Amino acid sequence: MSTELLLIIALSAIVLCALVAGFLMRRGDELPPTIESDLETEEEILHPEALGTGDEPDPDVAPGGTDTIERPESAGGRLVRLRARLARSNSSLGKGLLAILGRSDLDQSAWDELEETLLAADVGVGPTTELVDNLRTRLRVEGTTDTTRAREILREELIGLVGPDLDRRLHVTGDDGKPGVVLVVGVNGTGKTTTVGRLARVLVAEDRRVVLGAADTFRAAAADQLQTWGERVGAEIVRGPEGGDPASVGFEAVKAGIETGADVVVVDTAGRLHTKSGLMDELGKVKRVVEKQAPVTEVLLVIDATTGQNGLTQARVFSEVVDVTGIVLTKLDGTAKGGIVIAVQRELGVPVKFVGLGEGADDLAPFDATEFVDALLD
Ligand SMILES: Nc1nc2c(ncn2[C@@H]2O[C@H](COP(=O)(O)OP(=O)(O)OP(=O)(O)O)[C@@H](O)[C@H]2O)c(=O)[nH]1
Repeated sequence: MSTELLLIIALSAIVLCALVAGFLMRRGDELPPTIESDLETEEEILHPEALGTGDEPDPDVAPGGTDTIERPESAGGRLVRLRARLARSNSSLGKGLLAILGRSDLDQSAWDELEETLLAADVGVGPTTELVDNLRTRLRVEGTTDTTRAREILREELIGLVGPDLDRRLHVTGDDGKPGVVLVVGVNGTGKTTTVGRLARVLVAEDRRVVLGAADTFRAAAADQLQTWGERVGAEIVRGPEGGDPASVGFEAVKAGIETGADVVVVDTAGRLHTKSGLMDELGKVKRVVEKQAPVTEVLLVIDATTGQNGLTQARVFSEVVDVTGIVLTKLDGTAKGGIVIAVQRELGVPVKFVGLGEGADDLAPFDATEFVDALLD
């Protein structure tokens, strides 16, 4: 190959390279400027979506406010935590029963004493007779004088009376994608509003979205009280004017629950009525009107455990008015008469689903027959 030809090829290659370089430089000018990444760690680079847009609400900040939303204690551990408290207030019952059964001679007077102890603890006449008869028969048949065995039999019989197989689940699942609706009824002062607030905490702890309806319109403070409970756990609250129609507040609360895609709507109702017919009319109306939006899945009756026979009378009246599906027994920490659990279930044929064991925000525990009896006999 001649030198001229080699020179021509070399010059052509240089010109070509210059052209390509120039073209690329112009393309570079047209490219958008490099986006500078804020992502620094490997985790951020691999999963940038985990960082969000920065516009999401802070989960720890209450909607529309700066208050911190609390993360309530999970329902599971509550009764265990509260067991000691229950045992403290009811230890005299358990100790009394065990002391009698521990005697070497279980004569008639011992059985009478056992019966009196049970009656004094509000167990009720029917269940007391049943328990004493069963204990007598089993101890005689087994011919045992062993106190450990007597304790075991007492434990089994008590658990049987409390009902380990009753369905104590809270029915909060609505149909057709609608929220579950829980009506909370009971005489004022029993701890109704407190129960609604604490129930919201239990539900939120289970990752449910909750709307609260303040249908106790008799007292503005009751709605304020409920609002505070709601704000603490991030539950929306629907309230009406003081003295307004409770049924309309219930209706609006369930409507809001449907519109916002809530899982559960809990409605606090008023119990401050002096006549049975007035109560009947109002509660019946609340339920009817609420059900225009969605079926009521649970009606919880709140009873103050310290009121004994009075509480049972209230239970009877309320169950005539609305179809009670579960009982909440409050202030069980303040009475040695834990037997009311058995009596009220017998009276209404409805299970105790929750117990209140103090004034604290997480002092409402799901009720469990075995835990309860073990706490009594601790
Ligand atoms: N010791 C104890 N106190 C409780 C319990 N539950 C509620 N209380 C207290 O009982 C009082 C009455 O509770 P509320 O929730 O206001 O009662 P209510 O039935 O809604 O009555 P109104 O607020 O008048 O509508 C409050 O001081 C509560 O703290 C409980 O389980 N144990």
